[in-house]
Amino acid sequence: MIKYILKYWYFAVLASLFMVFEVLVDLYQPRMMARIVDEGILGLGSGGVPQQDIIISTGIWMLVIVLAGCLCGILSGVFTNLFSQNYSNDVRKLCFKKILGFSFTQNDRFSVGSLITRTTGDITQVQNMWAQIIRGSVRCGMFFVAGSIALVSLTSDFGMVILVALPLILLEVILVFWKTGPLFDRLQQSIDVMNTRVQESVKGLRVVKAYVQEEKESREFAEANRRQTDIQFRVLLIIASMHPVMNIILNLAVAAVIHLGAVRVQAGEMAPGNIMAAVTYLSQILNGMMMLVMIFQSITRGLASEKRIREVIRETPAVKDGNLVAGDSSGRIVFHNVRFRYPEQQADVLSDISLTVNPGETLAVIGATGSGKSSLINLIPRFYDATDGYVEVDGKDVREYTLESLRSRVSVVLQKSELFGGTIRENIAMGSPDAGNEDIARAVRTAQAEDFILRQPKGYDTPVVQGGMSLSGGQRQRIAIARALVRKSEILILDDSTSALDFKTESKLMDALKKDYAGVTKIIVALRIASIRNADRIAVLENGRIIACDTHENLMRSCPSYIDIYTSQLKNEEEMS
Ligand SMILES: Nc1ncnc2c1ncn2[C@@H]1O[C@H](COP(=O)(O)OP(=O)(O)OP(=O)(O)O)[C@@H](O)[C@H]1O
Repeated sequence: MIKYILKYWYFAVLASLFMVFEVLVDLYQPRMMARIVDEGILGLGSGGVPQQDIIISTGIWMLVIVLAGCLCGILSGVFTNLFSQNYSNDVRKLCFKKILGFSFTQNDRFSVGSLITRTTGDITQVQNMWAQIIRGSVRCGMFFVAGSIALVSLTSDFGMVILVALPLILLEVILVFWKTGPLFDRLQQSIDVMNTRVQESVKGLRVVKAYVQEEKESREFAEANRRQTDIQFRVLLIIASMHPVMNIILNLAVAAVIHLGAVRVQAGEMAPGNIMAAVTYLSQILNGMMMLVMIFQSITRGLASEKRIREVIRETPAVKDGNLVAGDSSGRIVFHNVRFRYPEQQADVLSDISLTVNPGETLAVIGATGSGKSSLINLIPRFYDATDGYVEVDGKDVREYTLESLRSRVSVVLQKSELFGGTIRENIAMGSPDAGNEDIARAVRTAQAEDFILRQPKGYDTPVVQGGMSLSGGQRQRIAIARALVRKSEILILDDSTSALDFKTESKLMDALKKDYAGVTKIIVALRIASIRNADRIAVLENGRIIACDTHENLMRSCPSYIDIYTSQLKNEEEMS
């Protein structure tokens, strides 16, 4: 992140420089006010005769200087924003890129809500921190140093007032810093929880309504909201309690300055206007100190957020890229004695998997839910890596390939078809930007999607709204299958992705796949035997192990578990009909 700070250093320097000018103007004003009072109004130095011309000329000069100060302030603000906005834009892009590069394991570890807070709210906090550091620290430091010098230059007695007031203020600043620091960490975490709740409820709104869970969701949101508000309230309370104490110190200091100044004026050692100047300087110094509290508050909150952003940025990919670019591929897949366990889980979900899928073969994978079918196919495009053993594609360990070249050879249709904003055509061509209309139409025909796409109001150019909520589950699945087919990969994996299709459409799709994509190696995960009985071979998975792998006919002769599945499904179908 330092890299991005250094990248825009010149904006920070310009912002600080203009801030220096602005503060110099603020510091110069009391001198001019003192001159107006002493020479202009009281006529000191001209026998007590008020000097109108001094009042007017100094007043005009003051106006010019104040306007120049305003301009400097505006420019300082502009450059501060340029610095902090550019910095946060870069960090946000970096963060988002990192998240896109996360493996499934990393995605599982960070919650979606937390990743949203980190790429939005946390980055804004860091942006505010830098804006405060650039503007606030210059302003605060200069008010303190230059203000103290100016004050002491009036009379050294005023130095004593600073010496007493300052430690008291610093003590309070440290106290606030110490008390609020840990709260900010908790505050960001509570925002994570709230974002997760909103995200889950909004995404699952249909389920919430279908199960009349609005009450419960509202309650849970209210609870998350209350926790966040509580922490925020405590932070604000600590900061608010600081202000009266600061004001008391400030007022006592002003009273001391007036008293000491009056003694000097009575002794004829100081002009009365200087008391006014001293009070202004003192206010500036002490206001600078108050500003220090705000800066510390921003820094504390910003550092807590920065830590959370760094956790994302420093995350090294759990699935490391190889360096072999896959050349011509035959689509041969071999599992070599593979064992797999999800990170931080106690038990293996796959064991002793040894399996070869030949080029152009259609292998079906069947088994009870939770038997490990998705886990098995996830190892081929390296959504996860095998815990032991290895998976080979075209004679090479998948870990040797670059992820990009491996995944361009393996097209996966996941269990849940995710569609994105854009048109149907854009969704289908998502992974194949060079695909022409004919390529898309061919994939769509095989996926049995042509009829319903052409029936849409704008055909292929119909917008997909809200992740395809205006389409049926089966329509979404077929668009997702067409999206995979149009990539023309050598390996195609369908992970239970025809479950929403009626039997007739599914059969047509399987036949078209066999005919139109004969050379492609196909792995089809299914729950229904009827969907895959024509596959070249069927692997039967039971508790993470392949207990048999053969044709439907042979399995019906030799595999009791397969026969059980078949019989139970047949019975169900008979009961349904
Ligand atoms: N991301 C994950 N983290 C931890 N455990 C997981 C994860 N995904 C799946 N599992 C566990 O691994 C086991 C196998 O799950 P998997 O999804 O591979 O089964 P499946 O046969 O595809 O099931 P289904 O037919 O219901 O889709 C299950 O016990 C599941 O709880």
